[in-house]
Amino acid sequence: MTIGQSKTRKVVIIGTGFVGSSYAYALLNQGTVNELVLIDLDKDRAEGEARDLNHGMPFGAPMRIRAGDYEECTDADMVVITAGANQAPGETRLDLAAKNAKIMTGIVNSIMDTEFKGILLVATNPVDVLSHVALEVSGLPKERVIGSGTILDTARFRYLLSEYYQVDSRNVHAYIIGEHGDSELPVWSHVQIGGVPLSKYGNIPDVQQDENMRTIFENVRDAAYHIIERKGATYYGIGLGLARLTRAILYNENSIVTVSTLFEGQYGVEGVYLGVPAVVNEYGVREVLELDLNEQESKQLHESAKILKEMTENVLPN
Ligand SMILES: NC(=O)C1=CN([C@@H]2O[C@H](COP(=O)(O)OP(=O)(O)OC[C@H]3O[C@@H](n4cnc5c(N)ncnc54)[C@H](O)[C@@H]3O)[C@@H](O)[C@H]2O)C=CC1
Ligand SMILES: CC(=O)C(=O)O
Repeated sequence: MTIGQSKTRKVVIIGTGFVGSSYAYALLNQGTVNELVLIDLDKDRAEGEARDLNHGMPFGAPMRIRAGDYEECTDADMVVITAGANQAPGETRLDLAAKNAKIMTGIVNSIMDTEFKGILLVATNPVDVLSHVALEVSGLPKERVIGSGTILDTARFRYLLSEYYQVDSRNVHAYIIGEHGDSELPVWSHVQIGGVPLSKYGNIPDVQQDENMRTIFENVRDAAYHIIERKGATYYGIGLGLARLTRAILYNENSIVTVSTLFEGQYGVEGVYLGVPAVVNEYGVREVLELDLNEQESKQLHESAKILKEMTENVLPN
């Protein structure tokens, strides 16, 4: 199926706050779906967002957008969960775990009551932990329960490197992996600019020890804190990231994107959701890419996995 053919592509968004509505706006702009349903605990909010988006239709692609209820999940290709509390200034993503795990459990139970058969995409924080909660509660195959993982962190990394080197960010190939949060790590050993390794392109003898590169990574890792201090929430970046993932899934693109998925021995890690480059298509996560990490990267990934595993065990339903 190629873009423009008439297959119905239906997405249900649960949670139409900053993130959910930014994602909906990106879908409308890009014409990614032809049916979009908005659900929120605050029904007026979902209705208001649907009306506002519909009024942009003459400037976007034709599609059906409406506020709705859980029964809409029955025949949805994807349900995307962006509901829940966001961080207050100074709060970490992991601080949200207990509160948002309860919300996630309720939402996923309501989705599964409809015999939903599509792909579940989770963006609510802490996204790695909550994707695992969604997997357990839904009983869906792991391939079909995906977290947005480090898709946003990877975009931030590529953008900041592109700004530093004055190169189109689409030509910067780089990954952030691990937790979408404080223990994430940059895979410096595999950063390439237009196919040239960073050490060569930037003439940097030891990339991991380089002061400028360290500052770039710190600005990636702490980006959410910096933005939340200034404007209270982040949403455009993740809205576009979710739209990118939606396209990869609904158009069966087999794209490599950094998503959160259940590790089953890859990188020597088991039983935890973590961000990693993976091939994504209409069936969900087709395959996890195993990069040859250096010793320091491997150690950091294991530390990140340990933190998330402990946090996940604390909130998984019994
Ligand atoms: N994965 C990522 O990269 C990112 C994740 N986020 C996360 O996304 C989540 C949402 O953030 P915002 O949109 O800024 O928050 P928001 O407060 O603007 O919106 C949350 C929405 O969820 C709704 N909601 C709460 N409980 C619900 C339930 N049980 N059923 C249906 N709707 C419910 C609320 O009514 C509200 O409209 C947060 O957890 C935030 O940390 C935010 C940015 C990036
Ligand atoms: C809030 C959040 O998770 C982010 O902007 O990365």
